[in-house]
Parts: sequence; C-alpha cells; structure tokens
Amino acid sequence: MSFETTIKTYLNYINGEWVSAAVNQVDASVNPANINEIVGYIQKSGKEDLDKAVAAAKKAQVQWRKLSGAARGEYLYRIANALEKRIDEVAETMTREMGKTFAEAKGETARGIAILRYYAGEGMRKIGDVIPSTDSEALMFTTRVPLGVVGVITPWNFPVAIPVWKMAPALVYGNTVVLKPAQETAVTAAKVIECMDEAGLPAGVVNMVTGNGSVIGQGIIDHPDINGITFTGSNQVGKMVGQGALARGAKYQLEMGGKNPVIVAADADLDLAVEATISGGLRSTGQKCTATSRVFVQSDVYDEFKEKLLAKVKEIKIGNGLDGDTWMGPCASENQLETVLSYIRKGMEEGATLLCGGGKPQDDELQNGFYVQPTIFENVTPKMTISQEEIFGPVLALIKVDTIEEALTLANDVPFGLSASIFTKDIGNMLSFINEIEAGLVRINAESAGVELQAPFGGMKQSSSHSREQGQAAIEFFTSIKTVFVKA
Ligand SMILES: NC(=O)C1=CN([C@@H]2O[C@H](COP(=O)(O)OP(=O)(O)OC[C@H]3O[C@@H](n4cnc5c(N)ncnc54)[C@H](O)[C@@H]3O)[C@@H](O)[C@H]2O)C=CC1
Ligand SMILES: O=C(O)CCC(=O)C(=O)O
Repeated sequence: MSFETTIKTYLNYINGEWVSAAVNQVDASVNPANINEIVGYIQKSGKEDLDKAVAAAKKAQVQWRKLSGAARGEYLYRIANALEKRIDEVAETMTREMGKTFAEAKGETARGIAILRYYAGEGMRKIGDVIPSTDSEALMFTTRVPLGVVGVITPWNFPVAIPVWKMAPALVYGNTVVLKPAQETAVTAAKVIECMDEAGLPAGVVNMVTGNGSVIGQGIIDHPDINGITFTGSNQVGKMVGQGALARGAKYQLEMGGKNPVIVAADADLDLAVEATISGGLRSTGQKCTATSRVFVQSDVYDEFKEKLLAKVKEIKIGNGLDGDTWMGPCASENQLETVLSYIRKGMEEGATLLCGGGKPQDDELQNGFYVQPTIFENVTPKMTISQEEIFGPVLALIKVDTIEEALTLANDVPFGLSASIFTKDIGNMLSFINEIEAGLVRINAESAGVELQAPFGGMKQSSSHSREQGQAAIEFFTSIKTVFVKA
C-alpha cells in the first residue's frame, strides 16, 4: 500500500488558506523506520505566521460562537466523514511519520473519527442548570460560553487522536483554534486539517502553524489574544506552558508524563497479566503516557510470571510498521531512541539486572531505523532512575513484592499518577487498589493504556494540571460558566 509518490511540501493553514511560512523555510519529516525516506516537508514558521493565525481565529470567533451547538456539531460530523474516507491514507502517513504499526495507526484514526462524532453530538446536550434562587420571583441558571481562541499544542505519539480530542470539543463549544502539532508528525496533522477544510469549516475557525516548540509553542504561551492553551507532552514543557499561561491570566490544561504501575497479585490470571503487561508496556514502542513501566509481582508467582513474560517478549517481531507481521515499530525519532538507550544504560549502571533486550537490534534490515529491543529489567529498587523517571520506550522494570500493601506503597512512590492496573480475582485487593492507588485511570484486570473517548482522562500529581480531558469533562476546560439571575 502506498499513497505518496513524490515528496510533498505541506503548508500552514491560516484563515482558510494553505500558505508558506513568511521566512520560507521548511523541515523534513523523516520516517523513523527508514531514515532515507522523507515523508514530507513542513513549514518552519515564525512569530509572524502565528500572529496571522491568531488574528484569523480571533476574527472568526465572533461568528462561530453565534452558531447553535447543533450547527457547529454538524461541521464535526462532516469532518468525521471526510477523515473516514481517508482513513487508510492518514493511518499510513502516521506509520511512516512516527513508526507505530499500521493496525495501531488505523485504530487511532478510527478513534479520531469516533471522537469527532461524539463531540458533534455534544452540540445538542445541555450546557447549564437551573438553580433555585432564594428570591421566589427570580430565575437563576448557569450557562456556558466559549473561552475564545484556544491554542492547541500536541505531541507526536498520538498524531491524530490527541489533536482531535482537543480540537473537537474546543470547536463544538464555540471556540476557534490555533493548532501547533509536533513537528515530527506535522504531515499527519496537515491531513487532519485537510479534512476540516474539505468539510467546509468557515475560514479562521481552525488554523495550523507548524514549527519549533521554542518559537511557535512559546508564541502560543505568550500570545495575548490566545485565551486558553491545551497541551500534551513532556513535564518540562508542560510546566512552562502552565507558568506562562498563569502569568498572563490565560486558562490552561496540561497532560504530561506517567510512570504507570501494574500489580500482579498471587491469585491473578497470569496469562492475562502477561498479555496486558506486554500490550500496555510495549505497544507503540512504549511511547504512551499511559504505558506500563513498572510491574510489581507478588513473590509467590514472581518466577512463573517472569518466565511467561520473557517467553512472550522473545516472540515480538520488530520492524517497519507497514509490514503486516510487525508487532513493534521503531522509536519515533533519533532523540527518542537516544533517550531510551540512555535510560537502559542508567538501569545497568545503577545495578538492575537485564533480563532481555538492552540495545539496538542487530538485524541488517533494521539498521536504517530508530529501532530498540523490548527490554526487561529485574532487581530494580524504588529509587533507581528507571523506577522514577518516565522512559517513553519499551522498557519494563520487574519488582518482587510480598504483599499488595507493599506493592501499593511502592507504586505510589513516584511523582506521577496517570494510570495503574491490578491483576487479581480478589475483591479485597480490588477495593484496596481502587481506594489507595494514586492514579487518574484505575484499571482492574486490564492493561494500563487504552483510553475510552467518552470517559474523563487525566492524572494526579505531576501527570496533569489536575484537569480532565475527553468525554463530558472537556466542557470544564473549553467553556466558562456564567451564573445568570433574572428578575422581571
Ligand atoms: N504525555 C505524553 O503523551 C507525551 C510525553 N512526552 C515525553 O516528553 C519527552 C520528550 O518528547 P518531546 O517531543 O520533546 O516533548 P515536548 O514536550 O517537547 O513536545 C510536546 C509539544 O510541545 C511543543 N514544545 C516544545 N518546546 C516547547 C516550548 N518551549 N514551548 C511550547 N511548546 C513547546 C513541541 O513542539 C510539541 O508540539 C518524551 O521522551 C516523553 O517522556 C512526549 C510526548 C507525549
Ligand atoms: O492510552 C491511550 O490510549 C492514550 C495515551 C495518551 O494519551 C498519551 O500517550 O498521550
């Protein structure tokens, strides 16, 4: 399957037009499975381009917010239909740009379509409550209004789902958008925006400006006409977004890292726990904020679990995500590969025992990509770097525990709190886990990754700004409440 025959240059989308960056510079988006392949060229924009996009979004907001929610939802249905028609092409572009397998990329694109349809329906749902006033002759109620212009800063690991789960609610609640996608996956983002253009979205309602985070991302943080910023990415940048937005009074929402634990209790279905640990930890090459990275196993079943896990991990086929038999693609970029390799080295230096993997695969056909082996450590202690920091790669740390209480204490002993799983049949274990684990997503007998679009998504501690995205939770960020008191 292939849709691209020539290397195309993708433009910014500003005020309904496809335009080059003012400085006329481009970056190449490179296939991490084959560094000799350029997927496309994207604009390396400057502040001037961002200013134009924000001005267009500000102007368009005046009319867009006046449409009914149902009318705005109608546009989202059309965007969903346009994306559905191009699902294979968009998914293939995603695989070529960031490496996840075609099946995962197609699943993610399908999820983007479902998100658009979910929020299209939101346009018809209630946006307020009637609250009894102490004055019996008055009517008091709440309604919601859009923030205005929303800046959307997104990462490369879910190049369709994350921009869509931020833009769709922003739009349906009456905001206009300036998107700055990760430069690594800007071609995929451009294709999503093409679908918005095909759907006939009015000029300026959505704008996309590609470029460096330090220029366009920082520009969004600082721009006085951007009223809200929604961000997913690293903790380091997330904190800058939060501090910058707070300093000028803009609303912000941050989704950042995870160090997600799985607890395997002595009574667990071990085959299920092994499948879920592999899927949660190694799918998408471990590049999910919800990926499993620490596995606490009760000592009674530790050896059996370890043997089963190692046997399955050895079967994993690494390769180009477009090959049908590939289970795990490359890291998304050279930077990401180097980060993962440096964490593996740290693990060894600090005394963890390497059980499998530990470096780049040696196969000839994998030498042109950013491949890394699935890697498992044991004898990992709680304060080791690989126990504490987000790796964002296919690396698992096995930790033997005697009791569930010990597992819970260690699982909570990190700065993050995004997702967490337990495998057990015991209702007492389940209830302790639900009550005591510090995580925004609590999963029982299911992998730590895998977010459902209709449910709130977000973390505790340093994993997020304590806000939630997706489902009906999105209305909390993308609108402001007005409390109205009416007396005739
Ligand atoms: N929570 C998540 O889903 C993600 C977490 N990460 C974590 O971050 C690490 C580094 O990945 P990166 O791609 O470098 O993440 P990053 O946080 O640098 O990038 C995320 C987005 O922020 C933008 N950005 C970068 N610098 C900025 C700045 N100064 N101001 C405003 N926006 C800026 C980027 O261009 C991109 O659009 C990964 O190894 C992983 O640990 C990365 C991607 C997603
Ligand atoms: O687990 C998922 O499906 C979503 C993960 C996610 O949002 C992320 O990695 O940024």
